[in-house]
Amino acid sequence: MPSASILHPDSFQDEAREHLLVVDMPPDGEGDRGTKFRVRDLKKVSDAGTPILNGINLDVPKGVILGIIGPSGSGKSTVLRALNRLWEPPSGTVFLDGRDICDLDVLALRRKVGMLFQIPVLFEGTVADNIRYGPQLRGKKLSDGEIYKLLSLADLDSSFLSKTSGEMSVGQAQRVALARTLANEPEVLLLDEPTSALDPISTQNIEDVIVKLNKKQGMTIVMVSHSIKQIQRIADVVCLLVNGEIVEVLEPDKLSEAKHPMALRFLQLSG
Ligand SMILES: Nc1ncnc2c1ncn2[C@@H]1O[C@H](COP(=O)(O)OP(=O)(O)OP(=O)(O)O)[C@@H](O)[C@H]1O
Repeated sequence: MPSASILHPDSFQDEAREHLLVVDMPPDGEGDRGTKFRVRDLKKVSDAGTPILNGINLDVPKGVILGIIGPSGSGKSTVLRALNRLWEPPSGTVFLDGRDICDLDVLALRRKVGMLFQIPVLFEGTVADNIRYGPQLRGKKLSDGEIYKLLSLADLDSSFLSKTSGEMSVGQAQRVALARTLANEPEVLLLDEPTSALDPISTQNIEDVIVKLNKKQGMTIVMVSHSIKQIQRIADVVCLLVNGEIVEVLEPDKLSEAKHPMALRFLQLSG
């Protein structure tokens, strides 16, 4: 059976514990899928000297949906943003497919590792302009057919092509932002609470798209969410972050087995 591991912080120093922290993934029939991201000893301290990340060690297996949950201010977005160099750690390393991401061209990295934020930000112009933008930067002109396909991947129909951002709801704009990210043919999607500003129907649309990209294209997805129910609906593995540390790594249906007191309190209050 294929297995994949997500490392607990201490296991970097104490390899002997590693076997305790292996999370068996559902069989996919393709053997060991390998590791997409390897994060080692990631630390961050605020200007005032307060620890923000306290030595994050994490392996993200290829082709999984990893959920990151935890109390506000625990460092979830900071971890996510380190994965495509929206900030660069003074201490620690992030490897993508075995390569230190600081050795990669930053634009090439961000094409491979697309990111979606809580509030969609669209460029001026039409939906088509937005979707064409990324490929154009690398000299590729998308055909109308390719744009339709991207729109349909993001669950939008062709009537959106000529719309501008002012003409769309937040949910529709988020799907356009997703189509624009997909135009870069990313291997990984980083999602920072992508549905927190959306109504339940738009949320479900986005969730469906995320699951489809993962199941049909094998895309690796790392998603921060405040909604435990959402994480349970779509993630394969869940990391619980408290005060800049990963305190639990669990399968979604085993979250109630969390032992860390703060994690337990967070889970209980989140219902
Ligand atoms: N640019 C920054 N300068 C200083 N402190 C920062 C900066 N960005 C974030 N922080 C601090 O780092 C900590 C972690 O922030 P982060 O946004 O990663 O948390 P989070 O878990 O994503 O929170 P939330 O769930 O509220 O979005 C917080 O205490 C925050 O105040």
